Amino acid sequence: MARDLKYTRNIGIAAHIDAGKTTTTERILFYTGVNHKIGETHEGSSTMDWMEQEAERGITITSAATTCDWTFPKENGVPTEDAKDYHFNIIDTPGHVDFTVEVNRSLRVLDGLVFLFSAVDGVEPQSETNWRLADNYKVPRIGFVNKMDRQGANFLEVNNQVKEMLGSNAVPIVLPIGDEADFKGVVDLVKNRAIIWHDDNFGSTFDVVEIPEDMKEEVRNYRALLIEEVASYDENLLEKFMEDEESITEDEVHAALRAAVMDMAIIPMVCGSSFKNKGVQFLLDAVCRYLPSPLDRDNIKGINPNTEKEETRKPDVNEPFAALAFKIATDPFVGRLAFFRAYSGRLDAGSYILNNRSGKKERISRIYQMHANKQNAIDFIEAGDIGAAVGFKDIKTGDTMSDEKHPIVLESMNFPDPVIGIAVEPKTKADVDKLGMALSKLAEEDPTFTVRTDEASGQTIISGMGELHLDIIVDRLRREFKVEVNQGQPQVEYKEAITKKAEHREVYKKQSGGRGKFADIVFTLEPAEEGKVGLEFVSEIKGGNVPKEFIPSIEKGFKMAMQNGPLAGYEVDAMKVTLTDGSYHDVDSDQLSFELAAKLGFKAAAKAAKAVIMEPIMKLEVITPEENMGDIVGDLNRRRGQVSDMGDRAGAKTVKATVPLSEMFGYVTTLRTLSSGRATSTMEFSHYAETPSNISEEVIKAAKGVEA
Ligand SMILES: Nc1nc2c(ncn2[C@@H]2O[C@H](COP(=O)(O)OP(=O)(O)OP(=O)(O)O)[C@@H](O)[C@H]2O)c(=O)[nH]1
Repeated sequence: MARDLKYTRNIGIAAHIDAGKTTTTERILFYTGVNHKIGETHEGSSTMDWMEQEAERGITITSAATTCDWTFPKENGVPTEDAKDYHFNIIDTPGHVDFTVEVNRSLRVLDGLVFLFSAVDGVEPQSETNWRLADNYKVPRIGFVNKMDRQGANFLEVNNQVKEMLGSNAVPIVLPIGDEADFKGVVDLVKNRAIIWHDDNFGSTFDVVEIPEDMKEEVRNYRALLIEEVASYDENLLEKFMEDEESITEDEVHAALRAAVMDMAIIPMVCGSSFKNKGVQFLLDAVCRYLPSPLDRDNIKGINPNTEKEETRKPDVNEPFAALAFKIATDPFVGRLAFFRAYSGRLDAGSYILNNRSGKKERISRIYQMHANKQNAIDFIEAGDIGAAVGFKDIKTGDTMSDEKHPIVLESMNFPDPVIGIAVEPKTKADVDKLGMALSKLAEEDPTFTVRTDEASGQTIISGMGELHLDIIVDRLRREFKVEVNQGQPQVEYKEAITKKAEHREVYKKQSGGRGKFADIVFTLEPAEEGKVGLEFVSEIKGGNVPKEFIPSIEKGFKMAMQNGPLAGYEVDAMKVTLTDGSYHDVDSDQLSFELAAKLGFKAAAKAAKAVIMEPIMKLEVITPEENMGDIVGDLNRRRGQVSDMGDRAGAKTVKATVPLSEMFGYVTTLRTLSSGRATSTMEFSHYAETPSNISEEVIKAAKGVEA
């Protein structure tokens, strides 16, 4: 029987590094009965952090999708008569900036988000980044303020930070009972009662008690605030609120709050301590209550590749099957897995899907639902659910899998380009092939990781989002693929760009006995329109001056030329070419001649079109004691940094700046020295910008193998 989608929740858990995502997920798996014991994270027994490196480094690298069930609602811990089993798919997303892309792709397929904050550290840089990503994807969320047991924990302060720093309407729906080490439970502001978790048995049981006397006034105020916020969202409730506040029922508050959450008008804030087993069950109830089911989200849109018209799919098993692959991973037991979100229809194990990118049919031999590092084979999967497919030949992140008779291409995901590269070579010659194979497998899994061969040096360059990202790749080469490599110094991945419009005529002619070569093209080369990527190619050829069959070759020539910029061989991301005129020779002209004319023409025209070198600019945030602030800002100025904001955070100072990546190697060490180890920093990619001329000269010289 089809599962009632009303009771499905596809949720992610996002946060800054170390806020406690892994611990919280572990507790969720414990309370929902997937795990029977609690394994302390980072001591090797954690269920979610199953990759060896993750356990060792104590960070979560890959997002594993996990399935569990939660019975809701319960009264005093006992399911009520109308209780239902809610089906949860949880994606554990990493907090480190180098892996923002993981968060990105999870957000694309999820319906709701639990956003974790540390009660001590509040809104941290990566919480900001992830919050904005969630805003972009319009993902409704609940805030969970974790680590309430720690010294300095302050729920209401974090609530204020979410309001002020993240510009969101955070509204507490609980208040904590007891401070720091004495944190015992919460007051439920909707039900107007207190919950105290027991210390034994991992907090599985609890008491529902009267609101403590000394909190009554505070509870009254915050409950009034909650009701007011909810009423101001819902007009009907507002009327009731004006007439008689007390007449508003619990169900009415829940219903209006649910609607407000879905609309992102309110972020309900709850708190707890995952580590001390408090507050997690309440969080699960809140997920059922307020976060959307697949039915609450808009129908998914896509393009029918045959008609090129837009089509939509409803989250309904009776619609044709459509799913988006959002992650490719290698599982030590079942092999290569493609995680996908089914948006419509149903897929049976052993049946075929159409991959609309390759245009090929793929047999999905098995379908799994993942329980952290264990897999459960299932016979079929239906609309609204998340699963992992096995047995495919060619599925990549972002591919749409659809019913072969009803093809559709769902909007794919955009990923940032890698900004940092290192040269790698196998330690032994025998490993050359193995390395090539391993790298292409890794690149398939991770769209922000690329592999290329440097034309000038013949070296293999691997590129990614940061030094940690590449470190992990090298580590995986060694562990999973048993290839040892020597690696070079990290280098910045520059780009090249065209800044002016230029016109050019390129005549390519070769006469060498027999049949010669001839192609003649006239074109304008100019910067692409804002926001466009790739080559925009327009042909204005009239009267067959250049025969039709040669036009695609010209386009291909320009496209290929973009991969090797005119100045230093770095890629050109975007440009526009308009082919205005040309001529051909009956005998000597062929496709290759025109392709070459385009390539050569591009190199020649790029000078007049003022090609420049572009460098990645990073967004940096430093948290520092006040006394080191002057030194840190001075150092950033020397690194061509531009300070955009200085502020306060939890008794320390913050400095936000943009700085070219090329100036940031070894920064962590400098920062440590400048602040005697007290300042911390986070950095992530922001955008590409033109380099100053002295720097581009160095980059060009270095690319040509001349000592800069
Ligand atoms: N005191 C206290 N410590 C906690 C709590 N929750 C998590 N921790 C600790 O905080 C540290 C980080 O927790 P994790 O669950 O690994 O955090 P994470 O957000 O998954 O971290 P990444 O995967 O690295 O992004 C661990 O040492 C946990 O034991 C809590 O509620 N109270």
